[in-house]
Amino acid sequence: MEKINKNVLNHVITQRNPQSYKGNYGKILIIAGSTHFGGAAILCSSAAIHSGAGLVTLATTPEKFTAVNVQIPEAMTIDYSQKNELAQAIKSNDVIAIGPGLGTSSIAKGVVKAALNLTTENQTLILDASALTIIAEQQLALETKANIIMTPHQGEWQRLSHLPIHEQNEKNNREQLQKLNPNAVLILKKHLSEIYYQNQTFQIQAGNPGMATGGMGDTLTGIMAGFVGQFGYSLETVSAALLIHSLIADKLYKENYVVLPSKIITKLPKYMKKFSQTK
Ligand SMILES: NC(=O)C1=CN([C@@H]2O[C@H](COP(=O)(O)OP(=O)(O)OC[C@H]3O[C@@H](n4cnc5c(N)ncnc54)[C@H](O)[C@@H]3O)[C@@H](O)[C@H]2O)[C@@H](O)CC1
Ligand SMILES: Nc1ncnc2c1ncn2[C@@H]1O[C@H](COP(=O)(O)OP(=O)(O)O)[C@@H](O)[C@H]1O
Ligand SMILES: [Mg+2]
Repeated sequence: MEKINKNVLNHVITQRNPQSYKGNYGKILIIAGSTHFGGAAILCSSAAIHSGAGLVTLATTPEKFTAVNVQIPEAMTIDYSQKNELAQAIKSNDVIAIGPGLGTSSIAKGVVKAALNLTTENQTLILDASALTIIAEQQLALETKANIIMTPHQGEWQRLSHLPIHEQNEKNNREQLQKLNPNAVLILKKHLSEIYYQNQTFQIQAGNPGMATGGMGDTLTGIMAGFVGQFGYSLETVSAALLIHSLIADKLYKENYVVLPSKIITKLPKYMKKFSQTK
């Protein structure tokens, strides 16, 4: 298993072209949140914006619009129960991240099916949290032509792969990923998270137990969406997003007993600036 080197951050995070505008940094659709999990949608969208995404639209339940607008005025909102509007948004964004706080209602199930059915080859679909639970429970095939990135924690990976946690080793994980979709990227979130892609496996050397708090994975999903939207879909981009999340967390953990996801989010622009300048 290859270790992910910090140099990937200098490589991926480039300085911005003076002539560029928001259209150059990715159109991101985040499909997230529900009555009891509004925070997950806010953290995910906020992470995408703080990691530099050009335009972020959050598809959620309208009961959360006010909270979202107050907390993150940079994000646009649409109602995910409006099928036509959602379909249009899925087709017109570069990166679609679905799942944080979505829940498993019948609306959520329909929304996950729409994302799988309507995405195409020039897009990236990031599947997290409730989207993975729905895919596992409904046995949905991952048949989209979009690039797929899955970000399960070990419990979600167990649902998807049917591997109990003690059997989640490199060989078994690789085999199960091949069955789900041989071209998908799997980010298995745990202590020292791992990336699986075809016959390659990578591991980060960062992260800490201060990160064991609700919303931490929702935040990673937003960073992943922001990075892919700006720097393009590649294993390097995925590695950089995974690593920066844990590196900032490690820095915070030096002086804090617990690391709040919202604290990581506010530190993103500063860290990205630093890595963009050191080549
Ligand atoms: N502020 C918010 O709105 C929050 C919303 N959340 C949302 O709540 C929904 C349910 O997600 P949860 O992950 O809480 O619950 P899940 O029920 O999906 O997963 C938790 C289950 O997985 C098991 N498990 C095994 N290994 C684990 C690991 N390494 N990490 C976590 N669980 C592990 C647990 O024992 C438990 O049985 C998701 O949509 C999620 O995005 C959570 O992210 C918490 C914060
Ligand atoms: N002990 C730990 N060591 C390293 N990383 C951890 C630890 N506990 C949690 N994390 C990280 O925190 C995140 C938790 O994700 P997840 O369980 O999806 O959170 P949530 O769904 O509540 O947002 C993952 O990136 C995971 O790797
Ligand atoms: Mg999660």
